[in-house]
Amino acid sequence: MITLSSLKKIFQTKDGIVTAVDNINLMINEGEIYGIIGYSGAGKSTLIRMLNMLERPSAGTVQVAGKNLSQLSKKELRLARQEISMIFQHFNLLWSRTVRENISFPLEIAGVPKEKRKERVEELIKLVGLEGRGESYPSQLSGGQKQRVGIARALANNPKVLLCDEATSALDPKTTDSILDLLVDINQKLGLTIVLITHEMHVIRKICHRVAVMENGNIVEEGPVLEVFRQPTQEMTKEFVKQVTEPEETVETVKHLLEETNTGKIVQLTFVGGDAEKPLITEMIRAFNIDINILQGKISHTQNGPYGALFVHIDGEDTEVEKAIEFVREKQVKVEVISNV
Ligand SMILES: Nc1ncnc2c1ncn2[C@@H]1O[C@H](COP(=O)(O)OP(=O)(O)OP(=O)(O)O)[C@@H](O)[C@H]1O
Repeated sequence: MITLSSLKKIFQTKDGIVTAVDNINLMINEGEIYGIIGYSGAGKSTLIRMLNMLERPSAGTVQVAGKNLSQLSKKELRLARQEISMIFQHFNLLWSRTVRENISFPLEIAGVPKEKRKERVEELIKLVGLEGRGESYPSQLSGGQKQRVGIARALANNPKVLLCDEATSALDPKTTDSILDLLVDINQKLGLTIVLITHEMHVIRKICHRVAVMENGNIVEEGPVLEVFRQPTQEMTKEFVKQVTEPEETVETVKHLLEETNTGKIVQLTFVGGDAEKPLITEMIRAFNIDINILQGKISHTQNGPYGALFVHIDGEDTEVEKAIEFVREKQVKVEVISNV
């Protein structure tokens, strides 16, 4: 659906040249929810804004639904943009218009007749769960409701692609989850391709099929979410993965235990897919002469399946502990012995 080839964006500033996006190649499939994660300044906003030519590339090409956007005339680009809509962190609603009028706005621009517009607006209000709020003004809505208006407006002209620019960053965790659920719902119902940028791994974990990690204008790591969770290769990716798998208290507990204990081993077990639901610990205790103390554990669900991380202290004779670790490795569960934090 989307192909980026050697995409580059350079800004000339009074302080010199800034390379915001540096030679990016990427393919995003139809119907996919694709997440781009990175810290502030990595180039995410610049990249997503080039997907609908809000920002013109300095070099390279952007192809969406078979069209090379850089080569389109102004009129063709206007039409192409109806197929690539966008939602924003601060919603960008028209404050003097009601919810209905906001959602109707892109339909008016596209020249849709009044009766058809009315029908479509009611359909969209239902789709995003805003029944009963059609005559309210944005200032009378909660953040989550405002983003629902943004989503309805973005979907008005039946786009093929929805771009989300930090769409949940201004929302509290519960509202974030409800908006993320809505995005999954419309992805499934409409087969819409969704590209989102975020600095929160929670967003990637919860709804994305694939993820790209951005740093200094480059994509440093890319793949299916579960794969990247299982085997992050870059230091920065490891930090992001920890955001969802390893609460802060784990570090403290492990640190404390490392200071106190000089027998056994502290290990992190990482389970992926169906493995996350197997009774591995029971099997270990039955098969070896060891004690296992569970320090912290969590199973997270991704769009590609479950992912679990378990921190345990395995205590006993060295040979028994080693045998137990080997037993786990043979089960294709990743084992990492932690000697410092
Ligand atoms: N219009 C502009 N003119 C000059 N430099 C810019 C412009 N827009 C972005 N940049 C620079 O490009 C780099 C990437 O910025 P960008 O906003 O794309 O990053 P980001 O990952 O989206 O970060 P954030 O989440 O903080 O917006 C930064 O160094 C920024 O200063």
